[in-house]
Amino acid sequence: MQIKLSNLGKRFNYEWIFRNLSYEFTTGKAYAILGHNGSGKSTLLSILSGFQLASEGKIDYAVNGRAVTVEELYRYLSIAAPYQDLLEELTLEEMILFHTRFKALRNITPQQLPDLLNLQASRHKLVRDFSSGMRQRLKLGLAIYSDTPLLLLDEPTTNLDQDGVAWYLEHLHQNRRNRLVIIGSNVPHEYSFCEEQLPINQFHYKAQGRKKL
Ligand SMILES: Nc1ncnc2c1ncn2[C@@H]1O[C@H](COP(=O)(O)OP(=O)(O)OP(=O)(O)O)[C@@H](O)[C@H]1O
Repeated sequence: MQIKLSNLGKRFNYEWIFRNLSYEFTTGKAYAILGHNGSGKSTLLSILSGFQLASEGKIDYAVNGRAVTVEELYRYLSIAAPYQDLLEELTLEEMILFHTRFKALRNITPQQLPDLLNLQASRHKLVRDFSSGMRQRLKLGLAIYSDTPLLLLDEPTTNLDQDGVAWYLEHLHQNRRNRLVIIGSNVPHEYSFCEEQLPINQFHYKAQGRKKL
């Protein structure tokens, strides 16, 4: 999987969030998009996922050398993000089965996933009754264990305790081979293993004087 950004820019109303962003993401590596609160990490991840449009510039996606349109991207992508909804009325088992109707899992059956999430005791619990840490583990588990070449994680350890953080690092490590992993974060323990770092504030744009910050 390759993603090439050419002079990408995003603005909301009159405010440019970033501009002139040219960069290339390549499979097999993990990338950290870094920056302070409000710097544009989630906005960039959301644009990379095809959920939001850029205001200017271009993104080219390719899988095994074949160009992929943004409309086809969902087939190759899994994502875990704070703004992502879960299906509250389903039990854990039902939620996993629902998910696998759209995305196959990587070398495991849906029945094995609750054990891998350390949520075996909650198989029949409704998702709406999950704690915030359990919800985060479920989001991460569905993304990490989906059989997709592109994995986008926004603030992956939000709401996780120390064991949860260790769980995230272990399971991501086991499932990142031959994938492109992109993490939006400002917490070092979430991204310290990433080979590449992209500080989004390098692409901030100041209207007065029309200069990069
Ligand atoms: N839909 C929107 N309409 C207007 N402004 C928006 C919208 N979404 C985001 N913004 C603005 O874009 C900027 C970047 O927000 P974003 O959520 O991408 O930052 P972030 O780096 O992910 O922050 P955090 O670390 O707090 O999650 C902020 O100034 C935010 O207010």
